[in-house]
Amino acid sequence: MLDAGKTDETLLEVNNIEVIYNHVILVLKGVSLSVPKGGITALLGGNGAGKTTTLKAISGLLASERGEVTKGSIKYRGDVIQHTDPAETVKRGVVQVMEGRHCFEHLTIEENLLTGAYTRTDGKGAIAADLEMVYNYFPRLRERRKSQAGYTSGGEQQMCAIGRALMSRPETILLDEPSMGLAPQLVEQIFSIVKSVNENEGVSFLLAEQNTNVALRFAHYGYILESGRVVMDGPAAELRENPDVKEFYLGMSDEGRKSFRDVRSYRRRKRWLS
Ligand SMILES: Nc1ncnc2c1ncn2[C@@H]1O[C@H](COP(=O)(O)OP(=O)(O)OP(=O)(O)O)[C@@H](O)[C@H]1O
Repeated sequence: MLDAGKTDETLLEVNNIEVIYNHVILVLKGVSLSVPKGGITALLGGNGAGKTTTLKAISGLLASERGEVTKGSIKYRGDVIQHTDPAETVKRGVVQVMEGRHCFEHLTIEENLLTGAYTRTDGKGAIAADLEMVYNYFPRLRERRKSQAGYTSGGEQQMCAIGRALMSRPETILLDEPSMGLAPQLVEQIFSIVKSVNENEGVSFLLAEQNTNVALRFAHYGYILESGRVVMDGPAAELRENPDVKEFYLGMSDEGRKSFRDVRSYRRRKRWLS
């Protein structure tokens, strides 16, 4: 596919965007981030922080939810894309894997994977080679290729959703909450495969995750969103060592593990965000 390895070249630039749903609900209040070619960038934050909204703003899927980017800009390879049709964004090489997997339940795993290649014009041979590539990353999908997707497990459906995205030969994958509802061992396995795809195929990832712990172990850089604003960003290794990140997102502090509901943490959290 593409040259592997994180580079200094910026692919995606989100600059101070504001997103409003239904003309009145202000959800993103000036979010900026950038995704380098060949990197895994994590977008972290709790429920309702605005992670999915940010991904949908990039992929052009907000309009179908009555959402709109009302300020700021989104550029891919220097071109403004925030008002671009989602299919056009896919052609540019940016594809989103939606939260909750969204496989076609009545199609087999293999048919699902092939739907990912529908925009391609490079012939059956190239598509067959990429199907083989997907099966090499996800041997489980090869075993289940004739099974109806609706009858496969949550983990297999997540693999299928990522595999389908790979079938479009993307340059960048926007991956929404891959850990959702999966057992820790499976989460670990899926993140390891994401990392291999990143390293071997050069695919860049913007990864929205609530699971800060696992995301910061696999990502190069992270942004933390709270109530529609980026409150902190930095190299993943630095964020993992940051005392506030440890306390609020990794459930650890100098005094031991802490719960989100801890009163003192909650007050400090408020101060930190104000
Ligand atoms: N279609 C919509 N119409 C109105 N409000 C919405 C819509 N979609 C999301 N929101 C609101 O926008 C805010 C951010 O939601 P979003 O889904 O982007 O957060 P998130 O960080 O991805 O959280 P989660 O992990 O729970 O999905 C929430 O308050 C949510 O209720």
